[in-house]
Amino acid sequence: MSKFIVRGGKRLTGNVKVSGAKNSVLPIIAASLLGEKGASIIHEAPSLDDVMTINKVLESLGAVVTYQNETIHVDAQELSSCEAPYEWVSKMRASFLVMGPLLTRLGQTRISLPGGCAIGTRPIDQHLKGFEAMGAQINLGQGYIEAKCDGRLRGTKIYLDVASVGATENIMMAATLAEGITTIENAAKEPEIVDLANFLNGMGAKVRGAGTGVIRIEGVEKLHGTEHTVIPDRIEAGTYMVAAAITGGDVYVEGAIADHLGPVIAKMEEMGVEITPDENGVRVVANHPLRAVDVKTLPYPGFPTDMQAQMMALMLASEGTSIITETVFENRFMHVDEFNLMNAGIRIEGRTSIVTGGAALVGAKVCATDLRAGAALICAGLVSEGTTEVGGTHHIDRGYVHLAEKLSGLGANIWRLEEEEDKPVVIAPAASEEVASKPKLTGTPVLNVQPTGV
Ligand SMILES: CC(=O)N[C@H]1[C@@H](OP(=O)(O)OP(=O)(O)OC[C@H]2O[C@@H](n3ccc(=O)[nH]c3=O)[C@H](O)[C@@H]2O)O[C@H](CO)[C@@H](O)[C@@H]1O
Ligand SMILES: C=C(OP(=O)(O)O)C(=O)O
Repeated sequence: MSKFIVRGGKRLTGNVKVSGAKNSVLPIIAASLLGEKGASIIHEAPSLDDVMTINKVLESLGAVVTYQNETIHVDAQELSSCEAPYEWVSKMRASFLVMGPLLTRLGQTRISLPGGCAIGTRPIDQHLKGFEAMGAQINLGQGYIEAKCDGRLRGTKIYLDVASVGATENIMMAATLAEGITTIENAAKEPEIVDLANFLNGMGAKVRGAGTGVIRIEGVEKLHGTEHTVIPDRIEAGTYMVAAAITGGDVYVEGAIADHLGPVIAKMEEMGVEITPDENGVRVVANHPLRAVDVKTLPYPGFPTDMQAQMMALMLASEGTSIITETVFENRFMHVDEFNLMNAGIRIEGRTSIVTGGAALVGAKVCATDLRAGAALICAGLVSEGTTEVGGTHHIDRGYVHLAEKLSGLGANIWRLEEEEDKPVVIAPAASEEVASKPKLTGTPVLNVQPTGV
């Protein structure tokens, strides 16, 4: 069991560099399965647990995958299996994105059902509706989905009942090798969809309209490997913007693309944060009391659900009452109970949370209920009195590269403890106390690990 330890009270300043986008690189790695000739090279692939998981999925299918210096090399010319096992899909829902590529390339696939997760039930009916409309026969049973088609999939018009990111991606990938033209209506418009379309087009696909509500894919006979650089992670960027603002800091978020962060920037500006974008990133300055705002999560270009928890942390540090309405996922307020352990006093009413700013936050032992919840609790810890311990680090590792290192590079008092299960660790004991055991430490600042009597 490992945890992040945060001591509040430091103003963040300096430069932080954003890594490649998790939500781009995962579908792009899945898409590399479509390359029947030559390998794909994917640059700016963040070293996240999710990336390692999807690489394992590809290896289990027979692809040869190497990862070095944030570059992934995928040779999928020879595939030996069409089955994505429970072992990997249960670890990460995005593994399900191999279904479209496998079905269209091999004519059959068997994938473990992804199931729900901490933020909701997360059905996959729209993915399956798309595949069926393209001529696939789908069978469900014993925790697996089997899909097959006679010959190639057939292009057709598919209207998505919800603008699902994953369904848009899965269907788009399946359509690249289908016979004829596929049109996806009410498609998701996220920047990650555009990044995937660019990757597919680099492989020889014919995808048009990505980033709009209607995507048109003309199927081709074969695709080949390509070289691609993943876009910067807008959610990681937004998280550092919140971390800067909550501490009244002055931080340059290098690599942040302001165009991808429209609603986050708009809401933070409404709160009184000064945001200055340039061609290489975004500068965030917050040196006066912040104002309350109301936020409703929506599909892109609306306010991202993946920034909801971090925004809630920022609202806690503002003056007045803010309201957050979560419309994308049915159960994405699990972090509220954890915030309340820090004296936040947030109330939930159905799909709305009422956040009264200005409460004096106090450090506590809390747990990341999902990866954004974890990041948000750390942001709150940055301005809490005393020490906050954030457990559930496996969630945070899914989506943040070197979080403690990046924040401590900005001056935050944060580090990570890797704790062996049978050896308890005493956090910040009184000066006279002995540390119960020596934990393995990673991250900086190591100096803070000394008993300080805080
Ligand atoms: C790896 C990745 O890119 N993950 C992102 C992706 O997840 P993901 O692709 O899973 O999210 P979706 O856009 O599919 O889900 C949005 C909503 O649609 C519903 N739905 C989805 C599919 C379906 O077949 N039927 C259905 O009803 C979901 O339950 C949810 O309520 O987009 C989410 C919404 O921006 C983000 O929070 C995730 O970080
Ligand atoms: C919910 C998220 O991711 P995933 O869809 O991979 O669970 C997220 O990135 O916040």
